[in-house]
Amino acid sequence: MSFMQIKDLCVHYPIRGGFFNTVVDQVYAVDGVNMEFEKGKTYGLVGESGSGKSTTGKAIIGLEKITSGSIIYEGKDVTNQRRERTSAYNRDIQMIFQDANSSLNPRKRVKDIIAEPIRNFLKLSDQEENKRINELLAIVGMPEDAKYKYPHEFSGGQKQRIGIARAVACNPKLIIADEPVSALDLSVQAQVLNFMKDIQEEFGLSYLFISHDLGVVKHMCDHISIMYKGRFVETGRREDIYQDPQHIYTQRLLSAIPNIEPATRIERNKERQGVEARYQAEQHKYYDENGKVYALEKISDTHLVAVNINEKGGK
Ligand SMILES: Nc1ncnc2c1ncn2[C@@H]1O[C@H](COP(=O)(O)OP(=O)(O)OP(=O)(O)O)[C@@H](O)[C@H]1O
Repeated sequence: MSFMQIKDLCVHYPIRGGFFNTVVDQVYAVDGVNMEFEKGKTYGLVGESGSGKSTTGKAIIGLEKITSGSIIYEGKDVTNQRRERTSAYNRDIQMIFQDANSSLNPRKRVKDIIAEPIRNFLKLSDQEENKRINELLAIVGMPEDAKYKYPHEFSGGQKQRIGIARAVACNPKLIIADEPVSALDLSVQAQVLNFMKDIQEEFGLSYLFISHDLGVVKHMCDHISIMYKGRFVETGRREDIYQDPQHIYTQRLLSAIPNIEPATRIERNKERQGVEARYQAEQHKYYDENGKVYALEKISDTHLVAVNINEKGGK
């Protein structure tokens, strides 16, 4: 059962020109998109740059104006409530961004960044707020004293964790994750992805996972839509999309996943915490049977070692 439905969503931008600056054309950034979100599941949105993925995410959360269409949340039409600061919709639907640098206010301490939604929606006492901030830092695997620091004192992966702590502060139902790891180094990407999966399991979260990286999407998503020029050209379960893509554009995207020479075997390397696991020849990552991601390091022409980067906080 889905708790939220997106119906015929359109976001069109007028193009103005001529002497009188009149509307001469439209950019059909999102053009008739339908989606349903289920508890604890991840919906992947994939497509090339400019296909309309970010605009879709921003329209859902209220950062872009919707031209037409509706958003139904828990049975109610909330299309016009998206911008109301204190609405339940605003509390329950959160977003994390690709660039943690620009989404975290550099002049605020971490405790004030994380406390932002808490102050908007929960109205806790100072003591309760402090306790909640400590809890959230523990959830994202950061030490308590991080709360007194500023964003520039952290690495990219840590900043993304702070963004996630802010997003989960008020127990959201859905997190829109717009390319959440594409600005990070490979090993840090895997840490953040694993961590996102962990908190999904723990809190029954749903994600709208926006990415151009089919390797990552395959690992993260249950249901996938392929977007091209504002429209979904194909939608389906992950298995179907990857095993039997129907649309020529999906086939093209899948064939563009780089092929890395398969290793004959993956070495066990205790010192570097290497593990044997099923190798997936894509994106220099692989996934073990439990769906954890590892970074792959080539140590010779025929051997790869999988470095365990699953521990919260880093290697
Ligand atoms: N404010 C705007 N005014 C006019 N056109 C816009 C505006 N914002 C986005 N667009 C256009 O809408 C289309 C979809 O852009 P969008 O950023 O959603 O794509 P995307 O798939 O997320 O790409 P990327 O992966 O590069 O972020 C693009 O053609 C873009 O140029």
